[in-house]
Amino acid sequence: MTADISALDLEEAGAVLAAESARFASFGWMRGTSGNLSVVLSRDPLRLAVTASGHDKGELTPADVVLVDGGGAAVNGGKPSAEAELHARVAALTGAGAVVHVHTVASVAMGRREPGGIVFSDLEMLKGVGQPAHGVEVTLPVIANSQDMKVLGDRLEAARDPRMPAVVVAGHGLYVWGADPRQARHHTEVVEWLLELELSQR
Ligand SMILES: CSCCC(=O)C(=O)COP(=O)(O)O
Ligand SMILES: [Zn+2]
Repeated sequence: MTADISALDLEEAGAVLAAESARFASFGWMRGTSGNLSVVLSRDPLRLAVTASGHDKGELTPADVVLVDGGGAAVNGGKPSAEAELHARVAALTGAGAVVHVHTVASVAMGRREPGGIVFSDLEMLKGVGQPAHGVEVTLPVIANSQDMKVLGDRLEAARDPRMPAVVVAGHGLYVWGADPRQARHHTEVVEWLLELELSQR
């Protein structure tokens, strides 16, 4: 929605995340109450606006957002996403300004088929994650799921490939990040397109 994320206050961030969330939900990527989104509001100290836990992500309002610290803990009350700590970890690790987590069928199906990582090459769509269309193999890492966000964060840190702003969490879904919510959305749509393509060919 805006590239100037640092200018957002919490309510504005909530409006951005509600709109982004409604879009992903309309694609069927946040069924039930699945998925969560965040945007970085400040770097030092690290503060993020994260979607509130347990809501239907297709029905969020600007108020359904919680301010969290670098450990994913609520700063002023509210119940942040159960995965807020991982959002904060991704933001700190990658420098991303926004993080998207969706539960897509393609990410879970491909994570099962390629538990060592999903390799893409010779696809124009790779330009959408900043890679050349030809001449490189780009791997989307797959990490094992955990209910412990510290463990998940350690796995993501160990497995992530700086050329791919995303990881698949096996049996769970997809994490994607970008400089701001708009770029994180574009990366999400590109990575999901790549996953759907691979799935359709197997
Ligand atoms: C059926 S959703 C299970 C929890 C989950 O994986 C998720 O993405 C949503 O959790 P939140 O706390 O952000 O609502
Ligand atoms: Zn999830």
